[in-house]
Amino acid sequence: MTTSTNGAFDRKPFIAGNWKMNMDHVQGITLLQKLAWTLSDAKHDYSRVEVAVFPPFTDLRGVQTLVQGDDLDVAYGGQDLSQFDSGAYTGDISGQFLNKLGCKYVLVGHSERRTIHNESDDVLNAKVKAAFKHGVTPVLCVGEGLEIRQAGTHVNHTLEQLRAGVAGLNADQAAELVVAYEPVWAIGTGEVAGPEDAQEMCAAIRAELGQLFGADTAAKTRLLYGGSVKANNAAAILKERDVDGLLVGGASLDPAEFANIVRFESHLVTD
Ligand SMILES: O=C(CO)COP(=O)(O)O
Repeated sequence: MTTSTNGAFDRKPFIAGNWKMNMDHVQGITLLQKLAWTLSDAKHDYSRVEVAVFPPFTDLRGVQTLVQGDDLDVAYGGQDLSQFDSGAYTGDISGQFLNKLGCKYVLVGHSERRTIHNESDDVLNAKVKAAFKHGVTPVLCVGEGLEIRQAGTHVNHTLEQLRAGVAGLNADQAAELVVAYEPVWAIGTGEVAGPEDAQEMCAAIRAELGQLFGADTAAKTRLLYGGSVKANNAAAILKERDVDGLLVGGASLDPAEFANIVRFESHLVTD
């Protein structure tokens, strides 16, 4: 059964854990095993709420082996990809390699990539296209820093990032795309955006996608919120009409906490 947090659309709730540069490949396997056991003990129904993890590249082969060997219903993906297919790009990872490892998703334009690695909107647009080209669904991350939030221009700023990221996509791609709104001031700070802030931005993103690709397409695109999500604030954010899931950083490193976030969402569905 496909469910929705809001009942209005056919969007399957999506809870994703971004491990960032944490967990070597041995630790990563243990974390994923514990998560799978916890969700299995809780009788989590993966057909109601999709679960994905974004481990470091070096963990992906181990994650693939565990997911296949134990027949886990957990999706996984890379935290970045190259805009190029192959060649002399030392240190970069092709979308083709991610596809070959069974990655369903890839993060594109996480704020830590935008700020620490200076990734431009043009590069990120090329990465979004590279992901689609290689059969991996991009999770395009957008969001404003504190100064922009305080200046009150956060919606315009975030929509500019969105427009640049999705330029040149077709409607099918826009429907498959996942967009994560992650206000930079709320990442790893303990400052969580209020549910109404998450809703304000997700509604604006959906409206913009509607302008660009048509309302029917925009009604299919899943929009996530990320930034200091914990089990005790997840449910309130997920109640919002345009928020279809969560991109969780720190709390995804604790299997019990992350499982609770996944289960909070599934309680909401049956409210
Ligand atoms: O950046 C994030 C997820 O991609 C959010 O991180 P935190 O949940 O640790 O704030």
